[in-house]
Amino acid sequence: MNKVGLIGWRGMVGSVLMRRMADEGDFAHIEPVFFTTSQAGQAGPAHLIGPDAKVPALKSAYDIDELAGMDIIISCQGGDFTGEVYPKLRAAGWNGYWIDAASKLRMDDSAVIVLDPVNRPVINRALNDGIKTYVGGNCTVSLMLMGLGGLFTEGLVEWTSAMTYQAASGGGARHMRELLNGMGVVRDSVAAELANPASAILEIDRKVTATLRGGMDTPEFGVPLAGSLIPYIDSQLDNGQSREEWKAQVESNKILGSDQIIPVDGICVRVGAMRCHSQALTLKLKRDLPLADIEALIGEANDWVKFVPNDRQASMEQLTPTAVSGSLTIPVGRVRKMNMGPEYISAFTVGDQLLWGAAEPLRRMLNIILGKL
Ligand SMILES: NC(=O)C1=CN([C@@H]2O[C@H](COP(=O)(O)OP(=O)(O)OC[C@H]3O[C@@H](n4cnc5c(N)ncnc54)[C@H](OP(=O)(O)O)[C@@H]3O)[C@@H](O)[C@H]2O)C=CC1
Ligand SMILES: N[C@@H](CC(=O)OP(=O)(O)O)C(=O)O
Repeated sequence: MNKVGLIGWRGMVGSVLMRRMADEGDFAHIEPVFFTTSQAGQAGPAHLIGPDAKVPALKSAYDIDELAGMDIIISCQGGDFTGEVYPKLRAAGWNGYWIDAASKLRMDDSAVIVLDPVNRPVINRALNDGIKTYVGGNCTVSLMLMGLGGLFTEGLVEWTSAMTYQAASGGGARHMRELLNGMGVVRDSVAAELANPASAILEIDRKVTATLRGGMDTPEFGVPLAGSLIPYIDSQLDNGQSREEWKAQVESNKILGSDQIIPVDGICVRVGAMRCHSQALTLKLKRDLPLADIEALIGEANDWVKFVPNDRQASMEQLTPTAVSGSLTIPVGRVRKMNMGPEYISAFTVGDQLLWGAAEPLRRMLNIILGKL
């Protein structure tokens, strides 16, 4: 059996990955070896695998010799870790498969971005060519392509603009806690007035605004997210884009293996959702297609995308973070022709950024390497 080194398994993304691997029975096909950056020597997490499972004690994720004994390594530990350890491991002559959640290696020529329901041919070619490094895409990019991939892979998209509504989880576990604490602080600041149905709403609003401007603890986001939004995600680039916005075009085209770059751009916004990213898209198609054909191309592209009719009730019930959280389903709706012309269509999509946005493409890549998918 292949020895598979698991790094970052107790973090947020890693925990989702472990759960999915257990649910799908993936541990039956591998010999798992758990690594850590902080707890070497402690007991391994056998409970993740099953009631009678046995695993060796945790090994140091900085021990190049131990890592080099693995056939496959999956890391959800983050970009700094990858930047430190991966080059040393390759320099030591290790030629195993490295599967990573972090963005660090994504745009390297020697790495492939994996999203197999969309780019299985790209992955197959890379495996045949002996490529050994496979990286999960940016969550927003992966979720957009899981939803609208049918139009992209048919070569129908001239360009697209994605305006995003990204969940707190994209920042990490502490950001999710800060959002929830913030919601509580805002609510508590007007608890007495809310208890009195006769209180004036504008006075409640004045107090809420005063709390948001002066009474919030925001070490993670820097400004309040609860009761507000943040129209900037990740670092600032010289061209006016945020790094998150920059990833949309470069990663989408790399995933698709485009011969000609498809322009993808928009504004990425953090909103007070927990773990689902939503996106409002404008797509310019290369030709005027009947709406029914567009709907079929979207809805039949993979086993997880679900076409939601452009109907008020269906949109409110099926096309929200509330409906999608914790599920692999990628609903796409609000599809219609726009006023700009018959080639312009709108779409709205939602996806769990810890599942298809992070853990699931890695789990599936492991199974592709093992010949199980
Ligand atoms: N958050 C996201 O949405 C996405 C993240 N990613 C990538 O995945 C990487 C990891 O992200 P994420 O899972 O959010 O990071 P976490 O902060 O949840 O976990 C990272 C590591 O922190 C260590 N750690 C220290 N204290 C704790 C604790 N109390 N509970 C759990 N872990 C602890 C663990 O390492 P150890 O056991 O070695 O101490 C763990 O592997 C990111 O850096 C990014 O590169 C990719 C896509 C999406
Ligand atoms: N930047 C993403 C999360 C993330 O980890 O992205 P990446 O894998 O590209 O670093 C967000 O905040 O929603």
